[in-house]
Parts: sequence; structure tokens; C-alpha cells
Amino acid sequence: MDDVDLPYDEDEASQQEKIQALEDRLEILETQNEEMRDKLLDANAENNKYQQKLERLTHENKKLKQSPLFVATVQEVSDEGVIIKQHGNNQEALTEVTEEMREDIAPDDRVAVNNSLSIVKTLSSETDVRARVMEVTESPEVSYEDIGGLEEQLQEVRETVEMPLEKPDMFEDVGIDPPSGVLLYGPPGTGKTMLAKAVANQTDATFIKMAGSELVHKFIGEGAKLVRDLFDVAREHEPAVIFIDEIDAIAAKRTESKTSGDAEVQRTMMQLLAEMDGFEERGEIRIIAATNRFDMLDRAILRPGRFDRLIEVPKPGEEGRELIFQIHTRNMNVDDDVDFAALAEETADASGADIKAVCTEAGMFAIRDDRTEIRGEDFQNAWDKVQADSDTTEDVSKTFA
Ligand SMILES: Nc1ncnc2c1ncn2[C@@H]1O[C@H](COP(=O)(O)OP(=O)(O)OP(=O)(O)O)[C@@H](O)[C@H]1O
Repeated sequence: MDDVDLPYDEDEASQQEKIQALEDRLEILETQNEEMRDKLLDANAENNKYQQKLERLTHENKKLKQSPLFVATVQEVSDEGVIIKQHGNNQEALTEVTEEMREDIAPDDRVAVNNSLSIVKTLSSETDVRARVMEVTESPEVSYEDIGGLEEQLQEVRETVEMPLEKPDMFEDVGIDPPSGVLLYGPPGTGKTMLAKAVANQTDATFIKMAGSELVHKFIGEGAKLVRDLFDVAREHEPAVIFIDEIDAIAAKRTESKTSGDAEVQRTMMQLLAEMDGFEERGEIRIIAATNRFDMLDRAILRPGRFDRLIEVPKPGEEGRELIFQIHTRNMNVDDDVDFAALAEETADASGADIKAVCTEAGMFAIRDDRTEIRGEDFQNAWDKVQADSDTTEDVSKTFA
């Protein structure tokens, strides 16, 4: 009791006064106690609030690190941070990375960034992108005998692509440069890809195919780099035939609009032209491009030294159609009553791809009927079906146009 400060004078206060003073002190202490309890309750409530906020932020933080993340390409790594270019809008941004991550990051790497553009992780290397966008075939299985009704076109492709690969000395001796690039143009499914594959097969060249639309739509922001990669891959695989399908996607006439998408397409095309122009010693690499939209092409790509040999690949004529029927039924069990000449007459306007579809469908009709031999009527039904299917596709594309 020594350390307690009593509210009265021990020697002088009467008993009554002592009781009164103690009662007063008790009252004060009770009030103080009450106040403290209130404060404690407030503090507890506050604590609860902060606890909830902490949980919310932890959750949000976790979410930020998860999807959706955006893809960007590293442009530059410097002391000031990392400059990235976002895919999609092509905008550049300066962002920070942790010390550990900085060591793993180099220009041209693909990275995933979150909403605030912080690099969250690095993505798989570009070889994966190359593999996804380029089809590389050591020796495609298409030969000249598999192509029906394109004798003139075949002849021209052989002269312009096959000869320079097989007899480069002849061009040197004569003193002329072989054509740089060959452009095949015509409706879909007429055998443009087949021609390119067949010539690669004939010359034992590696066939490297890249689709223009994929370059600019699927790998936005990487088009120019992929074009560079395409030529690198070709150099690694010489002799090689580079086939760029749907070239109109990267070489369409310039439009008035100046959207970033257009700028990206422009950059991709400039890179392609630069590769072709700077390709003095092209060695054993030939370039073939194809398009269904010749009218849309930017004339810059048709200048001498670029795609300077134009070959039209039209739909087959009647004779061509008969040949294509024969080619695609070579391994089929066809009844003797099937008259391909009559079928060729009837299937006016069909492309090679349509005829292939008719042959496959005819086989399906026989199977459905539990037969192993394909009859004339199966081909008839198949032609009706292929026509009906293509009408539906046209309607659908009109609807979504
Ligand atoms: N002239 C042809 N002779 C034989 N088969 C053909 C012919 N044309 C097309 N085909 C068949 O159609 C398929 C598609 O043809 P291919 O891919 O070469 O056409 P394409 O002109 O490149 O078409 P796209 O412009 O749509 O890319 C071929 O795999 C082949 O089976």
C-alpha cells in the first residue's frame, strides 16, 4: 500500500473525511475505467477495419499478379528501368523491375505485364513464336504430278524458282539475275500453295510457309521481327523456298487512316521489302508469295527486284477439272460407271479445292450406304452438298461482314 497516493492526510483527516475522499477517488477511477473501455472498444473496431482492408488488398494484389496480364516486348534495359512496347496498342512505357528479374531480361524478350505495366514474368522464348507462325517442312510431299490443269503456271514457276536453285551458274553465265520473287495470284483453293510446295520438293529445298494475316493479326507488334526471323530461318535451312501466303495482309495499299494497326502493318511490309532489297547474295533462297486479292496490293511490292514475276493461277477449265478429279481419285475405289468428263462439265466454277472436297464427300456417301465402291451418284450427291455448303458459308460470311 506504500506506493498508493492517498487522497487525504493520514494524520489529520477524520474518518468521515477519509471515507468521502476515497469515495470521490473511486468515482473518478470508475469514470476513467469507463473511458478506457470505450477507447479499447474503438481500437478493436478500428483494428477490425484495418484487418478487413488488409485482406482486401492482399486479395487484390494476388489478383493483379494473376490473369489477365498483357503481353509486351522488351525494347531496352537501362539503369533508369526497362522500356517495353505493349502488343496491341504498340505504346512504349518505362517500367521498373526487381533486381533479380532485371538479370533475366534482355531486349526482344516477351514479357507479361499487369494493369500498372509492371513486369510480372518473362514468357517463353521466341523460338516458340517462330514455331507457331512458321510452317517448316524439310521436303513437302507434293509433286508436280499431283497438280492438275496448271501446265503453263507450273512451267513458269519451274523457270523462275527451280532453275535458279538448280542451275545458278547458268544465270551467271548468261549474265542475267533470276527473278527475285514470284507472286501467285488467283481465287482461293486453286493450287497456289501446292505449286510452291511442289517446287520445294523437286529441288530438295526446305519449305517455309508464313501467313501474312497471322503476322499482323496474331502476333501484333512482332511482325517486323518475325519477317527478320523468317529470312534467318531460311538462311539456316538453305536451299529454301519461302512461301508467304495472304501477302495482301501485309502489303495492302496504304489507306488514309493512321491507326496504330496500320502503322504496324506498314512496318512489317517495310521490313519485308528491306529483306528483299538487301538480299543481294540471296544464295539458295527463293521467295514465293500468294494472294487472292491482287487488286488490294501496294504496287511498291511489285517493283523490279521485288515480286517482279506475276503468275495468275485461275480456277481450272473443264479439262483441268477432269484431271483434278482423276488425281484425287487415284487411291479411291471408283466404280467403272463414273464419268469424270461429264462431272468436269457439270462442276463449272469449281476450284481444285472444291473438287477435292467432292471426292472426299463422295467417299463418305458410299460409306454411309455401307459400300466400299464409289458410284456416279455419290459424286452427284457430293457435288450438291459441296455447293450447298459453300452457299451457307457465303451467307454466314455476309451476315458477319
Ligand atoms: N490444280 C489442282 N490440282 C490438284 N489439286 C488441287 C488443285 N488446286 C487445289 N487443289 C486441292 O485443293 C487443296 C487446296 O489448294 P491450295 O492450298 O494449294 O490452294 P491455294 O490456292 O493456296 O488456296 P488459298 O488461296 O485458299 O490458300 C490442295 O491441297 C489440293 O488438294
